[in-house]
Amino acid sequence: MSKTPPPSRPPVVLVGVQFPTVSDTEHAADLAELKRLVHTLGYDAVATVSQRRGALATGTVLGKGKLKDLAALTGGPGVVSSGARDRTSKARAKWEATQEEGAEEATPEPTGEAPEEVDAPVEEDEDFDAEDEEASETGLDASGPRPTMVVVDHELSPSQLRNLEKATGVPVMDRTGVIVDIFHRHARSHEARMQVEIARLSYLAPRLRESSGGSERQQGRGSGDSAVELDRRKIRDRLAELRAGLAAIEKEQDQRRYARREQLRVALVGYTNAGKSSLMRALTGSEVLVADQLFATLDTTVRALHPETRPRVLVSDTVGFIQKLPHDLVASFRSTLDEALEASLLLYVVDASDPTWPSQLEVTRTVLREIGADVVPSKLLLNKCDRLDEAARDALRAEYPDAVLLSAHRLEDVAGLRLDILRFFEASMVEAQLNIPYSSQGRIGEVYEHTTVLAEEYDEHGRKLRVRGLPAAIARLTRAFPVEQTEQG
Ligand SMILES: Nc1nc2c(ncn2[C@@H]2O[C@H](COP(=O)(O)OP(=O)(O)OP(=O)(O)O)[C@@H](O)[C@H]2O)c(=O)[nH]1
Ligand SMILES: [Mg+2]
Repeated sequence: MSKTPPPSRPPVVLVGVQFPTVSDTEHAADLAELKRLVHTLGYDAVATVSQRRGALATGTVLGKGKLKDLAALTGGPGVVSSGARDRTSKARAKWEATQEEGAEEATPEPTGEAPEEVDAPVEEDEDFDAEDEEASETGLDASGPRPTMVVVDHELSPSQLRNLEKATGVPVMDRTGVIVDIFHRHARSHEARMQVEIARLSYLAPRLRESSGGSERQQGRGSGDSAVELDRRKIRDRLAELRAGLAAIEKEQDQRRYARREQLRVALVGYTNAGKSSLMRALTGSEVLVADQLFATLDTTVRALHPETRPRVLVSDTVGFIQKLPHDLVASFRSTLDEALEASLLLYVVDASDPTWPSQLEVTRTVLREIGADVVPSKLLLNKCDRLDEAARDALRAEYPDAVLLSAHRLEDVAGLRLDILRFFEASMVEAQLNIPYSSQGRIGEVYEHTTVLAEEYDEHGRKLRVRGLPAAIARLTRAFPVEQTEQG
């Protein structure tokens, strides 16, 4: 969205299609999440139009009748008049096809070919369940404010977007557009901004042409660089530039990560709003942003466990996940997730007070599995348990005996988690004896940083230290200093 929403939240109507494989509860949860997403963006969802269908209607997402219902709310014609139907060109079709394959090198230049008429049929309603009418009634409030935008809970093709805009007479956003806009708004660091711009440009490029009237909306908030107004060639150049810039930043980060490789590292991962940043704050005393909104955190922050331990334990806060996360966004945030990949311990944080947490956990696990982080040892943290009653807590304890039930807001819970983390590392540590000659005393800080010093003696040659640390650190230190003996801790 290009404009800052005024203080009174503009009213929007949500549209969701319930596929046969999706239960009523899941569908309701999906729409509730979409409502939170649009709220995070500054809008107020005042109505919902929902339809049961086998698939999205190719032309207009919804069937004829539902489309009329929707248009009645927004004040649009309710049909895509044939003269106004989506037009497309071979170049566009090719562009869209290459985008889907992710083969951007093959992106054709706009050829200027005469546009061809593509049929955008308005399908008859094909509800698979007679309850549908009932379902769609809920959420319709004729007396409320007239929605000024439609937000669809699915990723739409550019032509579906345009057809819906014509039928409803108002701008239409899809789920991906909403998430890309939130990311755009919340990105802070140079790196996150670049990642988001890549995702945004990839999302917008195929939607740029023929977006009459929608162009302002599609520029996104605060896009002062006006990159999206440029033609696709310029967008492609910009994307290449961004990717190169990002690669340079990532190289720097790789080096920084390399320097941290011997340290004890824990990463907080999980669904958006689960409480990762709250736990990060509590564990490290850092001032990371905690907010009751989706995707508050887009940058990975690394801080030492506080009070500090010897050796230090580093904790990373990471970007949250969401179901149906746009593919480009996952790809562009992959580097942030490398942090998770390199941790020795992954803390999967869930909001246990949200009944849909098991499916949220599954979303997180799926993405991490894709990047190969499923081999990293992990612990499940059932957070926000202060919002549960004792019976619910008992039930969780019984069902997930290995999980940690906690509240990021309770000091004793956080202290317990800290001990769990330390115990985990303790178990994997080994002991060694280091002999540090007086000539190398300047390097003693290195030893203290990476190990726990158990005993210390002096003789005429130097210091003899009995230390305990992670195998990698011990191996390096024993190479650096003469060793008398090592043994498993
Ligand atoms: N009651 C309760 N609220 C919590 C707890 N942990 C976090 N919250 C609240 O949940 C909201 C989200 O917390 P964050 O720590 O920002 O969540 P996050 O996982 O970092 O979210 P993203 O950065 O958006 O992915 C905030 O309003 C927190 O105050 C908890 O244990 N109990
Ligand atoms: Mg956060």
